Amino acid sequence: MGSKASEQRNRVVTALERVRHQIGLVLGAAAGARQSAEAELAKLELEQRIVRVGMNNSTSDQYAEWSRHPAANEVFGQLGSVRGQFYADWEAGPNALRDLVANNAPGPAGQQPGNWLGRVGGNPGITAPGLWRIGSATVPGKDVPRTFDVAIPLLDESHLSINSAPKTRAAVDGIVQNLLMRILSTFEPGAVRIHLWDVGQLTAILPDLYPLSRTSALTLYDPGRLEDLLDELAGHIRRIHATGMQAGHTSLREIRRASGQRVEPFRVAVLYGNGETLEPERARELKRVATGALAAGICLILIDVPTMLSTSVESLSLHDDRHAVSSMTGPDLIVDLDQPMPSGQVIRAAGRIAEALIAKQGGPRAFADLLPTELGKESSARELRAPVGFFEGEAVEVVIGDASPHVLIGGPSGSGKTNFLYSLLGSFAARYSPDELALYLLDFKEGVSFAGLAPGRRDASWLPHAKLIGVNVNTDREFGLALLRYLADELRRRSAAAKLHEVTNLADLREQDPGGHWPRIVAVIDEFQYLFAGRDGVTSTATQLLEDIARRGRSQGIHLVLASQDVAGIEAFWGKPAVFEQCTLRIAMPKARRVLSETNNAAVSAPKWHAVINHDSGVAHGNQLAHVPDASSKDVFVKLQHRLWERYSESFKRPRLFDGAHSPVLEQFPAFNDLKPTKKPRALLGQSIDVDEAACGVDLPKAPGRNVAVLGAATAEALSIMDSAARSLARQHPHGSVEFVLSCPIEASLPAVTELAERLRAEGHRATLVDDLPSRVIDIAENLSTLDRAQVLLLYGVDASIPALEAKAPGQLKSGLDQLRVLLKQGPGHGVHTIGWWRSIARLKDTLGFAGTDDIGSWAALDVQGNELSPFAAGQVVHWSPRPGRALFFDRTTHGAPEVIIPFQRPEGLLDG
Ligand SMILES: Nc1ncnc2c1ncn2[C@@H]1O[C@H](COP(=O)(O)OP(=O)(O)OP(=O)(O)O)[C@@H](O)[C@H]1O
Repeated sequence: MGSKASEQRNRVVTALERVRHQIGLVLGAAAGARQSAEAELAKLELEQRIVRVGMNNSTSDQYAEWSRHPAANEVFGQLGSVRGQFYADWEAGPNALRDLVANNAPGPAGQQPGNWLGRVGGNPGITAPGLWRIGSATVPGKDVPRTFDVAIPLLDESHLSINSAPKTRAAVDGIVQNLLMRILSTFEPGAVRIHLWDVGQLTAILPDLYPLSRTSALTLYDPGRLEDLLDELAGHIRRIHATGMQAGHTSLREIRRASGQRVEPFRVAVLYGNGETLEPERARELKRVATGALAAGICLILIDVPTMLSTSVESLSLHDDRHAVSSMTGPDLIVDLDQPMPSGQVIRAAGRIAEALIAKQGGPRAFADLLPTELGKESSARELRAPVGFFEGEAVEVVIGDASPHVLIGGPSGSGKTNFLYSLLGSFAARYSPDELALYLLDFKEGVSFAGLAPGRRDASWLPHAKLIGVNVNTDREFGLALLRYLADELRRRSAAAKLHEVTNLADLREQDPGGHWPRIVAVIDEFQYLFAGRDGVTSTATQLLEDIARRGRSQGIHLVLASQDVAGIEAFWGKPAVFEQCTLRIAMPKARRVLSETNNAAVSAPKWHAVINHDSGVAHGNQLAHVPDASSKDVFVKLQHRLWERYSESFKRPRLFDGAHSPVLEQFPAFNDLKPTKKPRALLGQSIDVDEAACGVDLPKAPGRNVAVLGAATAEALSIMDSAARSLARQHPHGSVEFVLSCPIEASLPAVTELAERLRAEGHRATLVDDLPSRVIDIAENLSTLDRAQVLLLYGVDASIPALEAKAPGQLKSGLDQLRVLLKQGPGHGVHTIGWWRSIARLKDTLGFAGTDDIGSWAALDVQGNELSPFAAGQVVHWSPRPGRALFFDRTTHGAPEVIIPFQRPEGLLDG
C-alpha cells in the first residue's frame, strides 16, 4: 500500500513538474515577444519623432537624444534610405511645377506685378489662362530647399473659397485684389466683369479698384441684397445656357471655341461673408448659381461663406496673414502668400483700365456708325433688325419681329428718348426700303419732334418711309384714335389676305403673294399715355384698339412702339395687361422707372446717353446696355434723310403731316380745290381728324332736315365754319342756280360777312346781305314751291334776330319766326337750306319752338357743354370738352356718334372776325 501511494505521488510530482516546465516555457516566450514588440514600438516612435521634425531640422540636443536610443542606428539608416530614394524621385518636382505654372499662368496671370501692373491687357477673352498665382511654397531639397509657384485655377475652371484666420482681413483683401488685378490686366478691357458684395459693408470693399466702378467692369451690391447679385448671375447663366443649347454647346467655353468670339465677358463674383451660414433661401440660390456658373464663364470667390458646393472649388485657409494651406498643395505644405500689390500702383492700373474701357465704350461712335454701307438691302419678311447703339465698341441690336413684336420705351424728360427714337428710325430706314418698312409717327408732346421728317419750309426733303407724321396732337387724342383705327383696319386687311393665301404670318404671306405690297408697319406713339388721359370714349376705344393691335399685330407685321416720359404712361397700362405684356421689347433710358421688371434696377445705374435694351419683357437677364449715339444734333439725321429722299422720293408719296398747332387752309385743301358743280352739293365744315387728309361736310340734298346749325359763342370758329360751308357750296352750284342770303345782326362780325358776300359775288353768284331778315324769310317761305333757284340762308347770330323775327305787324297771321320754322322744316325739300349760327343752344331751342330737333339734321358745336347737345344727337350721351380751334360735328344721316373736326383757317383779311 505504502509503495503504491509513493508511486502515485511521484507521478503527480512529475506531472506537476512537467506542467511547471511548460508554463515556464510559455511565460518565457511571452516575455521575449513583449520585449521585441516594445523595442519595435520604441523604434517606430523614434522614427515618428524624427519624421515630424525632419532629419535635417533637428537641434543638436534633439539629435543627441535620438542617438541615445538603442534603435537609433537602425532608424537613421532606414529613414536615410527612404529619404534618399524620395529625393531621387522629387529632384525634378519643383522644376516641373515651375514649368507648369509658367505655361498655365502666362503674363499677368503668373508673373511678378512689376512686369505688367499698369498695362492694359490684350487677351480678347476667347480663351483664359488655366492658373492664377497666389504665392509660393517651399519644400526641403536634398541639399537646398526648393521653392515653387503656387497658382490656382479660376474663371471657367473652378471657384475659390477662402477661409480667413483672426485679424487677416487685410491679407485676404490682398489675395483677392491681387487675383482680380491679374485677371483684369490679362484681358482686353470689357472682357471681364467684377461683382463685389460684402455682407458687412457697402462702400469700402477693395477701394483700390474703385476707378473701375464708373464702368461696367466693376459693380457693387448692397450688403442687404445678396439676392440682387444672385438673381443677376442666375439670369446670365440662363441666358448663356439658352444660347449655348441653341448652338448645341454645353458651356460658354465651347461656344467661344466654336465661334472664335468672346460672346460674353468672364464674370467674377466676390462674396465676403462673416463665417455665419447664409439664410437658407440665399444658400440654396448660391448653390444653384455655383453649379451652373462655371459653364457660363462665371467664377465665384467666396470669403468666409460656409457652404458646400457640389462643383469644382479650390480652397485656401489662412494660418496667419502670410501663410495658408491650399487644396491645390495639400495640408502638409504651407503656401507663402504673395504680398498685396502696392495700393497706389493698383489704383493707377485700375484707372488706366477704366479709361481704356470708356474710350472703347462710347466716345468715338457716332450715328453714322449705325448705318450700313449700302442703303435698303435688307428684307423685313421675317423681322426688322438694326443696331441702335454700342456697348464696349460692339453694336447692340434691336429686333422687332414675331418674338418681340412691340416696344415700350420709357425715360424721364431729357434722358434721350427722342434721340433714341431717331437712332432707331434712322438705323431701320437705312437698312429697309420703304417697300419693306412703313412708319406712322405720332407725338403727343407739345413740340415738333417728328416734324423734320415731313417736308417743311426750310427743307423740302422728307423721310420716304414715313406715311403719316402727327405732331402737336396733345389735345387731339382723337388723332391717336384715328391712327389706331387705321392700323386695326390694316390688320383686318392683312388677316383677310393671309386667310386667302392660307398662311398665318407675314413672312409666309409675302412668300405666297410676292406681288403684294406688305411692308412691316411700325407705329411710334410718343407720350402715348395721352391716349388714356380722360375717362371717356376715346380712352375706352383706344384701349380696345391697342389691345387688338398688340395681340394680333405680331403675326401681321404691325408693330407698336410706345414711348412715355414718366411712370404715368406706364401706369396707364395697369389694368390693361394685354398691351403691356405684348411689349416684350423694353427700352429703359437712364432713371426710367417701371419699364423693366419690378426687380430689375439696371436703368437706375445706366450712364447718361445710354439705354438698357431688353428683349425679354424687362427681366434682368435680358439687359443689354448700349451707348446711343447722338442722332439729334443739327444735320446728323438730316444727312441720312437727304440720301434716302434722293433715292426714294420719286417712287414714294410724301408723308401726310398732321400738325395740331396749325389749322388747315381751305384754299390749300385738296377736298376744296377739287370741288366741281354737282347735283349733290356738300357743305365743307372743317378737316376731319383722320389718318387721311379728309374734309368733313354735310350733304345738302333736297330732303327734310338738311340744315346746319353752328352752336356756341366762339366767334372765330363759327365764322370759319359758316365761311367754308358757303364757299364750298358756291363751288358746286353752277352760276345762277343758287342764291346766298346772308344776315348778320352782330356788328362785330359784319365785316367778315360782308367780305364773304363780296367773294361769293365775285365768283359769279347771287349773294344778298339782308337787313330785314323777317320779310325775306316770309317771302321765301310763302313762295317755296315756286322758287326758281336754290337758296342758301347763311344766318349769323340767329339768336340776335329772334326779337325781330318774333315781331308781328297788326293783322299779320304768321311772324318771321313762324316762317323761319316753316323754312327749317319744309325748305330743304324745296332746295332751301339754312346754315345758321346760334350762340347758345337755348336760343336754338327757342327758334325751333315745339317742332323738336329733327329739322336740325347736322350741327357743329363750339363752346357748349356735351349734355346740352344730347337732344340733338338722338338722345345719346355726348362727351365734349370744348377747346379752341376745334368743333364737335354731328350729322344725323351719317354719324353714329359726333366727331371732332378742325375748322379751316379763314383766308387773310377775314381772320379778325
Ligand atoms: N445719345 C446722345 N448723345 C448726345 N446728346 C444726346 C443724346 N441723347 C440726347 N441728347 C441730347 O439731349 C437732349 C435731350 O434729349 P431728348 O430730346 O432725346 O430727350 P427726351 O427724353 O426725348 O426728352 P423730352 O421727353 O423732354 O423730349 C437733346 O438736346 C439731345 O440732343
